[in-house]
Amino acid sequence: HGWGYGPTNGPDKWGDDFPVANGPRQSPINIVPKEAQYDSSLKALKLRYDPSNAKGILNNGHSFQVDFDDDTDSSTLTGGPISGTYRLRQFHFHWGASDDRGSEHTVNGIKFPCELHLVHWNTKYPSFGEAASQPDGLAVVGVFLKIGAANPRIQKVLDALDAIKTKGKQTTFANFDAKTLLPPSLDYWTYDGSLTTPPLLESVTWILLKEPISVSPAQMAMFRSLLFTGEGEAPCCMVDNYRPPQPLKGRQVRASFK
Ligand SMILES: C[C@@H](NC(=O)c1ccc(Cl)c(S(N)(=O)=O)c1)c1ccccc1O
Ligand SMILES: [Zn+2]
Repeated sequence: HGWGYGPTNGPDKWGDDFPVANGPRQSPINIVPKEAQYDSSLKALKLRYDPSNAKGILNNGHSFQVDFDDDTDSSTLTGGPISGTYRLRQFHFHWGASDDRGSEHTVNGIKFPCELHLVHWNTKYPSFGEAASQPDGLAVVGVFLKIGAANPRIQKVLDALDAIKTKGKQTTFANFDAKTLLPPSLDYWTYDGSLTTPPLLESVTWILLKEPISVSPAQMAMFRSLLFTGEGEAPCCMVDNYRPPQPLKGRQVRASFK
């Protein structure tokens, strides 16, 4: 049986099939702001997203993702800690069974109820798949969600979840501006890491925004209405689909802000 987040196939077992799980630049990590080094050479993030690139929304059995047309440079990430142009491929979330957990990265050991990942790939490589195996192949913008007022910006995404309740289901998802999911401040922490899901490839430049966005308890309940399982299988709620923080192994976390 494949990897997952349960007691028999969860993060502690991933190293059996993916030995890089114990590698030198694994993600997520715990961010300790006082130990992050301010780097004045870090540029401002530049995110230019074209809403018309949004294509569909898919329950992949581990999370759900909104996929974008990445055949041209119309939705890109530039600036920040990266050089060159990275194209937006998809965004997805990780969340908990309750509001006290769910994020993958933590800040001073604090877990947020949810974490958004906007996945981009370096256009110096011919494809996402090729980029995913290169040390500078991917760049993920991570955004923490904290419990507060209902967030109208994510509601369109949540309203689509009824159509993709079970593993493998997908539906069209057009005309969505992913920029609306970002907080007002683009201050960030950055470090070199990996995919937080198998195959755990060490190809990600992580860019974690310091400012969270809000989500309401009712909206969190909508995330938890999804199923890990396919239609006709014994239903298993899609919750706690997060990998816990991994050893820093000497890596430096830099801050774009004082
Ligand atoms: C769960 C899903 N993972 C991704 O697609 C994924 C891809 C790139 C990144 Cl950088 C991340 S992450 N979490 O580090 O931002 C997650 C997945 C993995 C393998 C097979 C099927 C499948 O659906
Ligand atoms: Zn992720």
